[in-house]
Amino acid sequence: MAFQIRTYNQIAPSGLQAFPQSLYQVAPDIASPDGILLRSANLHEVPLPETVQGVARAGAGVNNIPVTSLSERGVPVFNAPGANANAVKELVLAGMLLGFRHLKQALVFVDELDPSSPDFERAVEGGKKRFVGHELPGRRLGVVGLGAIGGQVANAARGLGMEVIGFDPGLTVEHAWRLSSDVRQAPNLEALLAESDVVSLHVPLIEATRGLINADRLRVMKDDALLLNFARDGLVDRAALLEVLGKGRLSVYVTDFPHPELQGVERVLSLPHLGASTVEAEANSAVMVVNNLRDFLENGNIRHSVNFPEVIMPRTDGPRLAVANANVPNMVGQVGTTLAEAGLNIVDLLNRSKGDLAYTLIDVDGPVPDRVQAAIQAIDGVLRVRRIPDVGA
Ligand SMILES: NC(=O)c1ccc[n+]([C@@H]2O[C@H](COP(=O)([O-])OP(=O)(O)OC[C@H]3O[C@@H](n4cnc5c(N)ncnc54)[C@H](O)[C@@H]3O)[C@@H](O)[C@H]2O)c1
Ligand SMILES: O=C(O)[C@H](O)COP(=O)(O)O
Repeated sequence: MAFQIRTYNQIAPSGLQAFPQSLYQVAPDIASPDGILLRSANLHEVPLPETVQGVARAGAGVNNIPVTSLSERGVPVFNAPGANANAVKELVLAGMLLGFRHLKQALVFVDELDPSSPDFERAVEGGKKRFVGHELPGRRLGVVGLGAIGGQVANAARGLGMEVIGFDPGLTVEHAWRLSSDVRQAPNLEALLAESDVVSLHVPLIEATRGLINADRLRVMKDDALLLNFARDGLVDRAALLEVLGKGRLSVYVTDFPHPELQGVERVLSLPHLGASTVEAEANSAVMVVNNLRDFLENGNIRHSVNFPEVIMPRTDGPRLAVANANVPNMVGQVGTTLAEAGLNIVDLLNRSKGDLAYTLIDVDGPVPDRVQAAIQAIDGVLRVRRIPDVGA
């Protein structure tokens, strides 16, 4: 068996089937895996063996993965950008409607009606006046983070007649192209919060965004605003949120991240992290990361990694070396010299960097002996060297 993959969480069958059985052993109990495939399992406390070459997240968020320590080991972390965005967008729309049309309270009201009562119909018609809601057209939605999900939410809301403003200082050109030209840019987060009837969060949870919606920012929001959090629990300062809700402000907080402190709190609607839980999104995410993990393990190519640059080089016939190293001068030079001293000729080479990391694919004209791999590994700044088998080997 060439490659071993350890899985965490339930991965869509179509993703698992993309591993050819002749080349891969895939199971949750593999002790020394080459690759890890997971969804939301928390890897921060899990010791990851040195055998791990790549970690693949069948989804978007990677806050459950120790990306920094894996980077230091030269291990790429892959995710599936955009693969579950439609699923989350649909649930966000449902969240808005839950809030504006008081659907939870209305459903509970009907559930609690006495089916044997002769007044059943009268009770229905009499009770409904408690649930008079609002429509979406004309309401202003503020989208925080206009990436794969936020962009789709913004466009869908425009389609439903809402006014949309957005805030994303790191908006990519690709995502900007996909955004409706009607989406107005907020000058800063505070302005977006102050102006919006609905605020929807779509940013990753990183140190800079932890507690992004804090007491000061909750204070500038409209008293009857809806706050939707389908991104991550830690984005909202819970103590500040509870205080604001306790004072009767915010008409509803809809979250995909239940927490004991939010249970039973009035005007909090919690869903069990359902954003990406559709058959379609689970399949899209799993197939995307499995294909990319395979291309990495079998060819060294890196596509959609959160910590490594995109490095894709067509295979030549011979062996390939993949070198992960610190992004400092003269790394490629030293690797090239080591190969030349061993009498190996470089057939093709591609080097790219991202932040502190660089990655180089080198096709050579003959097998790389153990001692040459060890010599490259010993170069100061080299994090990991892999010998990729010949095509068809
Ligand atoms: N509920 C779910 O099941 C579910 C599903 C998928 C993703 N998510 C969460 O949603 C997040 C976003 O997913 P995505 O696919 O849209 O990711 P993405 O990377 O496509 O978009 C994130 C956007 O947030 C922007 N951003 C970062 N920091 C910001 C800040 N301080 N203010 C404003 N914008 C900021 C980035 O520039 C980027 O454009 C994920 O990281 C994940 O935590 C949740
Ligand atoms: O970041 C994501 O993609 C979502 O939170 C989905 O998580 P899940 O794969 O555990 O449903």
